[in-house]
Amino acid sequence: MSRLVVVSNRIADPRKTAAGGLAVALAEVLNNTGGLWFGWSGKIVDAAEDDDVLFQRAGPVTLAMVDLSQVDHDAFYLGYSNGVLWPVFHYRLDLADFDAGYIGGYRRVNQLFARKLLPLLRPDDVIWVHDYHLIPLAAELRALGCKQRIGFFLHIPLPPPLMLAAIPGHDWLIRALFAYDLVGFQSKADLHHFAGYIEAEAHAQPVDEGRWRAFGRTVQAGAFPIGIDVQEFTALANAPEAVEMYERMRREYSRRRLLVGVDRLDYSKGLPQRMRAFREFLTKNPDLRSSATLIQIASPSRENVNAYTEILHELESLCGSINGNFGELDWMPVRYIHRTVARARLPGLYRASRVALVTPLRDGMNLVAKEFLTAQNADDPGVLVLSRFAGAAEQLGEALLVNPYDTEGTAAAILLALQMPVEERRTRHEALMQTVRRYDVHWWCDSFLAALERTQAEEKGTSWLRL
Ligand SMILES: O=P(O)(O)OC[C@H]1O[C@H](O[C@H]2O[C@H](CO)[C@@H](O)[C@H](O)[C@H]2O)[C@H](O)[C@@H](O)[C@@H]1O
Ligand SMILES: O=c1ccn([C@@H]2O[C@H](COP(=O)(O)OP(=O)(O)O)[C@@H](O)[C@H]2O)c(=O)[nH]1
Repeated sequence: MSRLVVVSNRIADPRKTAAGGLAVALAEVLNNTGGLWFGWSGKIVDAAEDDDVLFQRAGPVTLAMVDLSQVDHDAFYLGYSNGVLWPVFHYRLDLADFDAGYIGGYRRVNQLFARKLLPLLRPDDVIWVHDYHLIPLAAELRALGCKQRIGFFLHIPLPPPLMLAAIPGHDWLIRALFAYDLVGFQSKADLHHFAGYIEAEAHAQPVDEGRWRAFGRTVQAGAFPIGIDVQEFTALANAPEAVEMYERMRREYSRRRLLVGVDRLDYSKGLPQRMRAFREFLTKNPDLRSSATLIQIASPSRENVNAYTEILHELESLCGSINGNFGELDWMPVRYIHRTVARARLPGLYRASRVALVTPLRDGMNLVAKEFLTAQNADDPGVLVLSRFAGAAEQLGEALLVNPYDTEGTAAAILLALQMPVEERRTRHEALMQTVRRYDVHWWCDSFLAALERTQAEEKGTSWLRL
């Protein structure tokens, strides 16, 4: 059997829990399949001379990690990945920092990854590269003679073609995707944008279902919505830590209904818009005020990128003003927690909550939505209020779908969710759980790898795609 080699910027010990959907999902996949997980160690070193690969055994998985120099980290991770690609791919051209010259660092780190990974590869390995940090990795590997099958999965949205075309060098970036055998997206909408872009900008010719030819190469593309490990999460929900958390929350909030939000503190997650909608709900429903509390966990993320500092201040100020204006001596409407909460404690919090607010302005998928549903008591489940702009909305149509930019509409959905009768909550929850169970993380991994296996082998060792 082929060995699975997973490559991503962020890696984590799969035996421990991590914040951030990519690391959570890949840890679950690799715990099952075993294999090699190659990525950034998370360490920044003074200079690039110390670029040995560090190995660590983690159960069935071998972690292979490289350090990054400060200069490379700043240009590759903070700069090009999170200062250019992240905002544009989340439809935020206004936040992109195009002119800062980060591209050199992005290419350098992709070349470094290719150089360090190549000697570790076996001839029948299957390589699975993840996310926007590593779009040119296959082209760099091919340039060094790598002939193995390589798949790519984009965890974040792909914007409409004309938005993508605003990136200087967008043609270079998308051309690099043609060095992969299979390119996977979270949703049909993302796949549609990819097809639109390559047909309009690269004059790609459709070959057959999900296959296009351009740059003298054929690429297969598809939608593979990521899921969670339902069994693992159910076990986590029944473990002592989660049960204790559930009981503590129920005791603490016995007279109130809880609403919960769990997000990285990212402008894509729509946190200020969510707070405004909650404020609108409090304004419009004075009789319900002291019976609802919103617990918002906002785990720190990418704090050295300017746009993230700004969102932090905006959110703190909104939470402060809501509590100041509406709070009572014995009730605060918002509990804002700017820390990462251990994943093992989240199921208890989810289960104790009547409503989850998952209202990103854009999101590749959003695993919190699926975790919330899985943690519910099926006899008395909570209600998911979900942004129609999360990848998850394509699958989870029985949630209360909202437009997060529409403050009044979202406030009305909060009211509906808090007052929804138990029969309707059960019906919706059952339908939603069927999807969550069916399209779990194992389905995601198996269907992607099976599609990669089916791709037709082409000659890949040539210099046809030297970037
Ligand atoms: O690694 P970080 O910079 O700390 O960021 C954490 C991860 O954020 C993004 O996650 C995405 O992947 C999830 C799983 O597919 C998906 O549900 C979510 O919608 C995405 O935002 C990012 O894509 C990852 O690379 C980061 O590791
Ligand atoms: O304080 C926190 C915040 C988030 N998470 C986990 O991080 C992941 C977030 O993934 P999601 O797809 O929702 O969003 P991302 O952060 O990847 O954009 C989920 O598994 C959460 O349970 C966590 O363990 N602790």
